[in-house]
Amino acid sequence: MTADLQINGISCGYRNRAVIRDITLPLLEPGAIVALIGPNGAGKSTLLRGLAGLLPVTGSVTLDGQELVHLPAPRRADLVGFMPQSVIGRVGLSVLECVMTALPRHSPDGMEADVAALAVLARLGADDLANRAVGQLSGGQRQAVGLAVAIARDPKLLLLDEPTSALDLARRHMIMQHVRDLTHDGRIAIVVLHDLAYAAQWADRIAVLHEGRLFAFGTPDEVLTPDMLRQVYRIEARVERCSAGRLQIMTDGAATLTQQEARR
Ligand SMILES: Nc1ncnc2c1ncn2[C@@H]1O[C@H](COP(=O)(O)OP(=O)(O)OP(=O)(O)O)[C@@H](O)[C@H]1O
Repeated sequence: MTADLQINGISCGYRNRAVIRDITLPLLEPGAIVALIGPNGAGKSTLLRGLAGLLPVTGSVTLDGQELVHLPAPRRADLVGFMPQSVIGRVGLSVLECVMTALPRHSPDGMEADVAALAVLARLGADDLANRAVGQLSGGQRQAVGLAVAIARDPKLLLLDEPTSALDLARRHMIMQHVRDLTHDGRIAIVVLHDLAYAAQWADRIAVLHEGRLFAFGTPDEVLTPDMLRQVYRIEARVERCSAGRLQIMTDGAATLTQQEARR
């Protein structure tokens, strides 16, 4: 499976509120992990919702030459897997049933939905949760289920909104390793991450959103600079390489947020 993705002039928002303004990214190659970063309120979730088809958008999103913007929802669901920031448990559903809701009743290879859903959970090491009620899971367990729902249809494009925010170190690593494995055979993942060192560790490219616009796009080395941190995050910080060669952000300077920014 391979996919390339072209995002061209995307704008979206809510009722009377434009949030994302005219975002264009360079062509994303098959297998890319793109970290979407930016301060609170920058528009990261809104952009993912727009790409997932949950908000009306203007502009063009082409996956493997196929325009997604006006694609009917069921067809889009075959191509795009979305994991929202809060994976709200559907009261009364078991984990298995929750994953089954993302699947067609019979998959093209003839597998029944419950067998297919169990296989997806097993792939994430979460099959032991299959019979638990979603509403009774911990935050981290819900995130694993959210990822299972997103990947259930084997989509070419994964849109993951803070998939590791409720996870401990080991589970965080495991989930990102799964994302890496999923992209190895050509899928593309766009992943909202707040931990910039983590974004540097896992992402091939980083897109920085600032006030609904694309502030920067490039490799972690190109994008994670003291100047970007000052302008976008309003903090004085150093960017250093640890002995293992990874980028580290040292935020020993004072933040210069206005009161309005701090409230976001
Ligand atoms: N459902 C909504 N209706 C109206 N405005 C919204 C809605 N959701 C978000 N917004 C607004 O859109 C702007 C961008 O929010 P968004 O959640 O996309 O930012 P974000 O970068 O994902 O933030 P965070 O890092 O805090 O999750 C904010 O000003 C927010 O108040």
